[in-house]
Amino acid sequence: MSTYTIQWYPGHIARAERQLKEQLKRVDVVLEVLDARVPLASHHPDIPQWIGSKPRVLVLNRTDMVPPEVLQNWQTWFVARGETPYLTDAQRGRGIKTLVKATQRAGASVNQRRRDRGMRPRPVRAVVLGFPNVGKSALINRLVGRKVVESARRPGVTRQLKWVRISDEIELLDAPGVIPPRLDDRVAALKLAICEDIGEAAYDNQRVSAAMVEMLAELGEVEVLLSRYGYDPRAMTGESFLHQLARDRYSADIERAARQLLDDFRKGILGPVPLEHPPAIASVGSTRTPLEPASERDY
Ligand SMILES: Nc1nc2c(ncn2[C@@H]2O[C@H](COP(=O)(O)OP(=O)(O)OP(=O)(O)O)[C@@H](O)[C@H]2O)c(=O)[nH]1
Repeated sequence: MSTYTIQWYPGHIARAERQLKEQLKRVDVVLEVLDARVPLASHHPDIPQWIGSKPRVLVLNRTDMVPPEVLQNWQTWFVARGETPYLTDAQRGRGIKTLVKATQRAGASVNQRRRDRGMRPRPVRAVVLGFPNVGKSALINRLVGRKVVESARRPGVTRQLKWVRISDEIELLDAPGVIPPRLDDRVAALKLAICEDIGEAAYDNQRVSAAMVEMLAELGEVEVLLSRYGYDPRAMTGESFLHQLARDRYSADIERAARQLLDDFRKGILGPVPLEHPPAIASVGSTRTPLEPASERDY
């Protein structure tokens, strides 16, 4: 595979993270948002520890960017591991009502405990957590039914914690994207860079796009590249694919070709293309945490 380096900048996120952890004490329910194209790579490994025993609602967003049969496989995989993922497309507003109900259900125990102690019920407090750019703010706007927080194509738009009341029953906390202080898994880092779910990371577009071509070829997504660009990625390295594209369409401007390749994937122009598939169901029932991959070969 082409070589690439992804430089991690968790510094400014660390500050936001401290505030977030403070707010988490006030929260009843956690909505963890994953990118449906990379559900394993976009799971933050520290979230289970941060939330402890609080109920977690698992959201697979960007479902429009993955074929339905792959989503179905993910659903089966999560359910077999004792989790129910809620499938959403925050851009088009799909799956939102079901998610609201799931959040209310998850928070119902809070008010039950309050009633038991003779206290008045209060809105369930939920936080929306996940990597940068997975669609947390878009999801909140959908849940509220109007634009209450900033949502944009670039990562790192949400900088501050913001509480939003979505009904008399639910209050939501919009949090900046969180990324782990280290990401040792290079393949996961690459996938996050390709999907732009990585925040203010620095990486070389040319290397990342070349690696993407090779990753798509390995995943059997040859047709999407062949039909859009006219070259068979199995017949060349990612780098020669990129150079060929630059020569044929971008006056040999390799950087432009690289950006275009990444943009085509990120905007969904290549069609619904997943970068991960569920690990073999054989691993179900193991003692690993629900989202811990069995090994790098799983995806
Ligand atoms: N195709 C598609 N695009 C989406 C979906 N959800 C969000 N987006 C788009 O993805 C981009 C990022 O969405 P945001 O809601 O700003 O993401 P975020 O997780 O809040 O990002 P940070 O503020 O960086 O943490 C925006 O351009 C959204 O319109 C989805 O389900 N499908």
